[in-house]
Amino acid sequence: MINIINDTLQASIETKKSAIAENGERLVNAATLMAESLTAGGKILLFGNGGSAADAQHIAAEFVNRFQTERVPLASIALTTDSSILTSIGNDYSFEEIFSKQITALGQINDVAIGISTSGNSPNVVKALEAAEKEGMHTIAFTGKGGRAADMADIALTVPVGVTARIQESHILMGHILCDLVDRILFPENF
Ligand SMILES: O=C(CO)[C@@H](O)[C@H](O)[C@H](O)[C@H](O)COP(=O)(O)O
Ligand SMILES: [Zn+2]
Repeated sequence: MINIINDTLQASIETKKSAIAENGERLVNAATLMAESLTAGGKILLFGNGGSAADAQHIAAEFVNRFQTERVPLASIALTTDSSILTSIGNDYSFEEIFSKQITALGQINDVAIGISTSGNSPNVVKALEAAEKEGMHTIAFTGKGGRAADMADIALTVPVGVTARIQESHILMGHILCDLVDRILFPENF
């Protein structure tokens, strides 16, 4: 058991190192895009399934409440939390549309849509990125090796391994890095 724990730790460390090596410049570009959108009165909309739904909510909370320094609240919404919206769209239309309909309802030009999918191919995430593009929003995808979400997003933050849990661990690391970079761009006086 201890060996399994150590192997998991090692795999997580290695995956995070390669994710950061691969995505360094893209993280800077993503943070710059998000900061510019927020400065212009835009907002950041996040969505994903399962563990990625939790990541979407976690990152939105960092923006709306605070991250590591005191500052004004920043506009961000996770599209994974309203059970009435999710169940009515899922029940009346399809599970595939649970995020895209919310994007169409809430998204405005220059907002940033962030889709999180380890496979990169979850239909509801892909459809929401398509809807965001249609609305003139900027799009960012957090994915594993790639997939349709990565192909279509303005910026793809990829984690090229085959284990979902390892991908998710790198996603939340990159999410926290984005929160930090956005704060540093918008509130340099705090650092
Ligand atoms: O957290 C995990 C696995 O670690 C699961 O809940 C996982 O997020 C779910 O199976 C998702 O439905 C997978 O979707 P996706 O990442 O491929 O878009
Ligand atoms: Zn998980």
